Amino acid sequence: MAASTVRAAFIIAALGVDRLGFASMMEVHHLTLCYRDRAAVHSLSGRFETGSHTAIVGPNGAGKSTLLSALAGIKTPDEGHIHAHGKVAFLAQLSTLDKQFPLTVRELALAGAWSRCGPWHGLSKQDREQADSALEQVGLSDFANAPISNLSGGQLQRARFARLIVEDADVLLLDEPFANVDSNTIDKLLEVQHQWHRMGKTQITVLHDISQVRAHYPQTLLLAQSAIAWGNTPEVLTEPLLAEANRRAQHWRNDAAWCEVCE
Ligand SMILES: Nc1ncnc2c1ncn2[C@@H]1O[C@H](COP(=O)(O)OP(=O)(O)OP(=O)(O)O)[C@@H](O)[C@H]1O
Repeated sequence: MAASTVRAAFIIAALGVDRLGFASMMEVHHLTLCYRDRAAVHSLSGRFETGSHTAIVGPNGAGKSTLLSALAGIKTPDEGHIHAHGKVAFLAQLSTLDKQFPLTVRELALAGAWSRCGPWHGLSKQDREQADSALEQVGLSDFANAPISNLSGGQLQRARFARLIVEDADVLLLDEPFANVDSNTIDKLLEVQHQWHRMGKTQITVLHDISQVRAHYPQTLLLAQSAIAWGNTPEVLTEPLLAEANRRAQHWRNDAAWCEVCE
């Protein structure tokens, strides 16, 4: 083997392939996720390619949040499996955060560095500079020393995005990041997502606003317990496929199917 090939292999091993951007993707195989004897997600297979920017859409109860929590490693598959390559960061729905937690806005942004250094190690000057730059990027520099309890819902979401910027993961999972957020904040956070896209990060975002998805997300998974369609957004978000997702939702609302795997 040529010396240059050995050297390249050594660098790849030392840095990890994910850092080089070869494999920060997520793949699911026959994934079934249950609550008691009902499947929220049933036999889903597919792949979120490295650097893809995918929206997950579907009617209420389609299994979108359940899928995201399984991709984040919070919910265990009842059947099938998930292959995740690269460091994964998860932004849960805003309503899950306790605003009374005694943290300043800067400390919340700095929490993104804990995944690198662990909670018991000191934060470096570089971490602090990164947190300040992330707060500037989301337009929150003036609030850096304020307690998070002083923030509005939209400002808090900006601070949580600053945490994600500092975390610098390869795969980002975002559950309804724009719910109850005004249009200025949505524009700012979409800008951050576009920048992550240019950086080659893999993003998977649960959304409800179909026009937003058409405008900003190149790939879409249309979910209604299983995949109705998964691919390029214009081919997925067609009237017949959206109608099919709604038809399935009507069916499980009227007659939720018992699932053999979940039993
Ligand atoms: N903790 C839970 N216990 C029992 N059933 C649950 C639980 N969480 C979700 N479910 C059920 O699983 C199904 C999928 O829920 P999920 O929250 O994943 O859907 P969703 O597509 O994110 O919905 P929405 O658009 O309303 O947020 C629903 O039928 C829901 O009632």
